[in-house]
Amino acid sequence: MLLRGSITNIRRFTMVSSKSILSQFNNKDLLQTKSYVNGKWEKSGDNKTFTVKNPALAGNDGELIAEVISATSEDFNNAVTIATTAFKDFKKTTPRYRSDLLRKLYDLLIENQQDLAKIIVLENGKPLADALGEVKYGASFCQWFAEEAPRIHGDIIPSGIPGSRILSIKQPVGVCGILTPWNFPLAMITRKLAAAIAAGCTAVIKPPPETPLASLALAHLIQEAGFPPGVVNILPTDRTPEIGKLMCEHPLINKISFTGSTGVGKLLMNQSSSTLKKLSFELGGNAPFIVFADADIDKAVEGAFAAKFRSSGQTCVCANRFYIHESVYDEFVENFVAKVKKVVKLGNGLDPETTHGPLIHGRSLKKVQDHVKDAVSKGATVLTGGEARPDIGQYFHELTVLGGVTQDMHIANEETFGPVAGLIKYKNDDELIQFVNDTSVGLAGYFYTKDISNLFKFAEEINVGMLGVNTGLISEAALPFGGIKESGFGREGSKYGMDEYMTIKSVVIGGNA
Ligand SMILES: NC(=O)c1ccc[n+]([C@@H]2O[C@H](COP(=O)([O-])OP(=O)(O)OC[C@H]3O[C@@H](n4cnc5c(N)ncnc54)[C@H](O)[C@@H]3O)[C@@H](O)[C@H]2O)c1
Ligand SMILES: O=CCCC(=O)O
Repeated sequence: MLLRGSITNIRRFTMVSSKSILSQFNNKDLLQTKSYVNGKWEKSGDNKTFTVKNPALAGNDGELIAEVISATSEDFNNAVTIATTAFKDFKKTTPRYRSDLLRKLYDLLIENQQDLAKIIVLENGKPLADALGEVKYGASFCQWFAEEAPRIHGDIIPSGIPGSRILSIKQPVGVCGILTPWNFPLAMITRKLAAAIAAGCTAVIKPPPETPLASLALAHLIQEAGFPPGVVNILPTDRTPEIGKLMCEHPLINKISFTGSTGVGKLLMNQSSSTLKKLSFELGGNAPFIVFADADIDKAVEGAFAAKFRSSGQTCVCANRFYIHESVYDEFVENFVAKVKKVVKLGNGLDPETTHGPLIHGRSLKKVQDHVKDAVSKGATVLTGGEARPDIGQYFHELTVLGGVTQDMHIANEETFGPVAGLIKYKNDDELIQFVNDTSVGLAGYFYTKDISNLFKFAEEINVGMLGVNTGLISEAALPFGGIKESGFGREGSKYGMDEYMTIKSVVIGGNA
């Protein structure tokens, strides 16, 4: 049944998780269940809905969070037409105007951070502190691109033709199709959208079916911030493959930005070939984490914990395989396992004591279990964890450390996207580089060393888009975020992020002799 009034929505939203959550919301208008199109809330063309569930409560009473409309192909076609019309005026707005819109949105995100974080906890499962971190991270892209918008500069280029000058100007690419994943329900949208808006583009956004509520809360704040109708359109749907194809093939969409798996990225790239769209894809990784013989082991342990277990291992930059020099292997293992045993409390993200939440769905849990099983069958040892925790909830898995991992195990070759650290002992630099680069993807990597000569040698040798040296946390708005190889292309955030949403036009002016 389609829910119509916002009051009904709020009751529905909270009734099923816990009554106390309702009383904690300061801004109940954040709870929306319809599409945001042309500045208005719209139902689905065929009245269908889908349910959003709390992964921490999977299979229990109270797992249902909300019933959200499922936008149809016709709804998306309509939104694209609206975004195309809105683009005609929006592309002519001044960068300062767009900067002010983004600044206002930043302020509203920060003002509403507590409520937004609770929405993220409910639909994604991450602990409240992580969700608060995500809201600030997401808001920081609005702040960053508010600052970048007024600095879009072209060039005047000397020409080889006498009397000519070349002028290059940067222009917004047009209507952007934005497809985002569930692991950062808010920040993966703002990282793309804020750059698009700063450039003068309009957008049609398909949030993931697992976590549409944060995106609809964002839509409400976009409305509050005074964005012109039609500039940002956000449509929840569970018809993912159908809508993904529609967006990639749509002749009025000029750009697709996607974050998700490499497999889906390849499909979307194929689908986009018929219209040769501008693309930026941020896909899967298989991040190595290296501990050199001279590393500060205490700091490496802290960094490894952060790089591996943030969001229970469900970020694209999470460390996936650990290479530890044989001379420090035992010391690192002892300290790392002790740290995991000491700090972890699995549970519902709204419980202040919870340090780690569930996996997002059964498929993710199964992949984690398969990787553990495969590694153990090939000789790895479970040093801590190793088991699913159905006693806590259907999708919970212990933070797990495996010792004696080797290159032939699945965990060394494919992204687990879950809370398992596989530790590999290496002997020398040549072997290390061969292991580290023996993968089809290249998103992030990490290493710990005190030797400055290691820094340049390995920063240049390791085939990834982003490296953390003596740190396990790299993400921020200033970082050019993106990968190489099958981890995708394009950079988000940073001074380069807006280039993904602009084209360069060259104007040759003759008669200047
Ligand atoms: N890079 C990232 O931040 C990121 C985020 C989520 C998942 N992943 C990867 O995905 C794997 C599993 O997660 P998943 O099962 O949700 O991944 P997935 O690739 O199936 O989905 C990722 C996102 O793509 C969307 N999607 C899926 N099929 C699509 C299609 N045909 N057209 C358009 N969009 C489509 C999904 O709604 C989701 O939001 C993980 O192991 C990880 O490798 C990566
Ligand atoms: O998972 C993808 C994004 C992770 C991050 O921005 O740190």
